[in-house]
Amino acid sequence: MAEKILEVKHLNAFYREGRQRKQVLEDVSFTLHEGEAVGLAGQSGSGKTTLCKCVLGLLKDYEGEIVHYTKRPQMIFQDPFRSLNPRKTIGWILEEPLRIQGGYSKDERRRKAEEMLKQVHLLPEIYARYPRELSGGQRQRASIALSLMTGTRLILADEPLSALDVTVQAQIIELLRELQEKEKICYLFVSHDLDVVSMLCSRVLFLKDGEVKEYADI
Ligand SMILES: Nc1ncnc2c1ncn2[C@@H]1O[C@H](COP(=O)(O)OP(=O)(O)OP(=O)(O)O)[C@@H](O)[C@H]1O
Repeated sequence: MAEKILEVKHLNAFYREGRQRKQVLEDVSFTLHEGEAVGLAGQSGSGKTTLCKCVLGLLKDYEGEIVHYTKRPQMIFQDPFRSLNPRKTIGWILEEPLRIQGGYSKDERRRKAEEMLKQVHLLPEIYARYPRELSGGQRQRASIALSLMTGTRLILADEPLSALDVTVQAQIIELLRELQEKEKICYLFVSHDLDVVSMLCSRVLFLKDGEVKEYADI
């Protein structure tokens, strides 16, 4: 039996609206195992982002249980600029989680950053470049490298391909699959595009009005 990575049990999530507490997720349960990718689908407003926020620990007002079996999950976004500080080089950005974590020498941080660049198939010279000096696809690769720096095996992805053209999309999917196979990385993958979901994910969780409508193999 594959190792568990994430367990979400009977999750109810709430936002505050004025004096009211508005429920936006109701009794959501699922389990993610090592190397598994689950698509998160559903209409706009169905609760996909809210579910991600709960899993990331950004939304605290919830009931139920979220159990992590790996390091804190990381998120990649549609717009990689959101996670890449425009004033810093890619090398500096990649090393930042290790600086925060502490316990790494300068050389160790650099080595780890270079290793991650290699893992996402970016050339070593990207280390010294600024985010604006990268193409859209290269930026998404850099943000994937950043999400892997802490050693987590769970990545949450919110429409990570929708800003890229079709050829680059295919290359990024290929990279995500490679990381899934080689490094046993798991994904919770939010996308409106079921074709994209089916290329990466073995199952899809359909949300409707905050409830799981279907959790099915694809
Ligand atoms: N900060 C907030 N405060 C109050 N209500 C919110 C907040 N964020 C989201 N909501 C509401 O929660 C519900 C779920 O929103 P959520 O963003 O999770 O949906 P989604 O499925 O991710 O939508 P989309 O596909 O458009 O990104 C919606 O009714 C939304 O209006």
